[in-house]
Amino acid sequence: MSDMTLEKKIEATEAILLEVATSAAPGAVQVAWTGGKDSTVVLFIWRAVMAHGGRGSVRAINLDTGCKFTEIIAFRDRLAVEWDVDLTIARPNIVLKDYPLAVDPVSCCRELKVEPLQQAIRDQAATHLLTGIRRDEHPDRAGRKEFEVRTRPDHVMVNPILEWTEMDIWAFHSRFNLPFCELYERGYRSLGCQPCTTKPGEGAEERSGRDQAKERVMETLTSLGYF
Ligand SMILES: Nc1ncnc2c1ncn2[C@@H]1O[C@H](COP(=O)(O)OS(=O)(=O)O)[C@@H](OP(=O)(O)O)[C@H]1O
Repeated sequence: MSDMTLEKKIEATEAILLEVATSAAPGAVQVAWTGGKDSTVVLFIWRAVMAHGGRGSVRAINLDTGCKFTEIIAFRDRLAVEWDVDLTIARPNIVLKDYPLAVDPVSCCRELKVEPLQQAIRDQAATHLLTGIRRDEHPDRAGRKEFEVRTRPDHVMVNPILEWTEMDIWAFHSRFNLPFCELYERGYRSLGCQPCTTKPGEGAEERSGRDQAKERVMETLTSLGYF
């Protein structure tokens, strides 16, 4: 699979999304969209599949922890309008002022992201959640599947760009002239919450700017219902 050309990867992604479009109620499919480079590609292709089938506008869930970069929030809001995204912004039911942000990555991600995500899936009656995760970005994502049946609540997590590399993502952005958040131009390569994200050093890995304590507990977070 890793020898596939970008064209073949695009075709494979379209085939996965077409399968979702033909098997799910259009309003029950949500893109887990951060405004980041990967989920924006998924949103773009999903939008094209929906438009082609005359299925209406796309829906997306954004987990706004309250500590995202202002630049990504502004980008999200601008693109949501431009692309006519029916956007649900899910927020944690927590007062951040006294919250021990990032001290324990499992409880922080669980309370700020996993629980609001589960609530949003319930509230929106989503049956399918499309994500922007890629196999090559983290060892714990290497074995992920395109279609994952999840519980708490019941839904299918669909991962349509698992085979894509960081290079594929940017090649696609450039080919289709996709807009992207200005933080990438400033040297960020993987965007999470602000307290857990820095710029990677020269020649370092894509996610080296992400909080490494969190990187070590990715499998636990996924088992709790996270991406
Ligand atoms: N806050 C929020 N809101 C909505 N969707 C989200 C969120 N965090 C993660 N995701 C989904 O998971 C994809 C991978 O994100 P990350 O690699 O940043 O995940 S992680 O935070 O490191 O676990 C991510 O795609 P990209 O952010 O484009 O890589 C989304 O599909």
